[in-house]
Amino acid sequence: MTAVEVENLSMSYQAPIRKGGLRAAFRSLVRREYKTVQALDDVSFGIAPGEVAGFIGPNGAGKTTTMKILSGILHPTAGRVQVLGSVPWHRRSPFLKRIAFVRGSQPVGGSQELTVMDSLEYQRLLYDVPRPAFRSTLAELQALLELEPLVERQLRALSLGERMRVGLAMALIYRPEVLFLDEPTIGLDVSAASLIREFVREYVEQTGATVLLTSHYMADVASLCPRLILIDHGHVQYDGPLKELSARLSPYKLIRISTRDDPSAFGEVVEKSDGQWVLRVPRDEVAGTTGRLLQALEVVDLAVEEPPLEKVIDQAYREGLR
Ligand SMILES: Nc1ncnc2c1ncn2[C@@H]1O[C@H](COP(=O)(O)OP(=O)(O)OP(=O)(O)O)[C@@H](O)[C@H]1O
Repeated sequence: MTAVEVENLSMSYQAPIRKGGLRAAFRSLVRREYKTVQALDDVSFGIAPGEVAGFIGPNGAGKTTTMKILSGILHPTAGRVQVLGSVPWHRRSPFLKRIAFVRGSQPVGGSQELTVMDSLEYQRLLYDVPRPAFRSTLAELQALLELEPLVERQLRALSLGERMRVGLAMALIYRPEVLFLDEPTIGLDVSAASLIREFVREYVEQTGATVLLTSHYMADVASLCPRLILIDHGHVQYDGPLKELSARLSPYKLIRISTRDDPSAFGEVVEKSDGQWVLRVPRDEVAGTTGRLLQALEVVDLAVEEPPLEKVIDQAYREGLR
């Protein structure tokens, strides 16, 4: 059983174009010209119930387009999609009550004059949430998202971080089983982003929800997503464990050691400060080198690390996957 099933999905947009200048502007009023933009080209993947998958790729790769299709906002040009056994773009009400699509760039829609509590009440009516369930879910969300001080405030008076917390509460008040989270931490400071991450983790643990998450912040991906789907120019470039991507792209690991001796004979020194060293060592030599280091030097502390995820992903974007 898969919660999300995507087969040979393609999507092209007709984007209006016109040359610069006044004359071209007038001409475009009479006859518009369009260019086809292939946003997705033969994309396939599946997500199991309860799985949290990171969906990453450079700007314009096709992530938001995919999420819009999966949540029923867009109709694709070709392909087959099933989310919880339904075709999303049929937009059947029972289906829409089981999923949520939250965008960090616009977390709360609707009337900005309403208070947070009124907006949550509105969601309760819209999604037909029984009052007792509403009350208990609200209590949980209030605690996890620190909503207490916000409930009487108008939506338009919320800061970016507060809007995201409220946006998540509005999307989750009906306890959806599948979450599409598009850049949930965009623009947030370090502690606000970490609160959101912690919240997503708790929600998944408590409810067993399935999550597809896009983010340009590798901290989100590294801490939440054991699995990564990497998309570029509308094609899936990689789909598998986060760890394997590092192994595939970087033939090295890092040995971080604390010693008063000089370990530079054991590997390439990439960092050095105050008795702390970081050595770059070929993956298949890590065990041997570690053993020799411990024998030859007076080592206070030693840890073997994967290269930073930012570097691995940057390399994947720039050079592609071999
Ligand atoms: N409404 C639209 N009309 C025309 N082209 C569009 C439209 N929406 C998206 N595109 C194009 O489709 C491609 C994929 O866009 P999409 O927004 O899915 O990328 P993304 O991976 O979410 O990017 P980002 O990380 O910048 O948010 C881009 O080339 C984009 O310009």
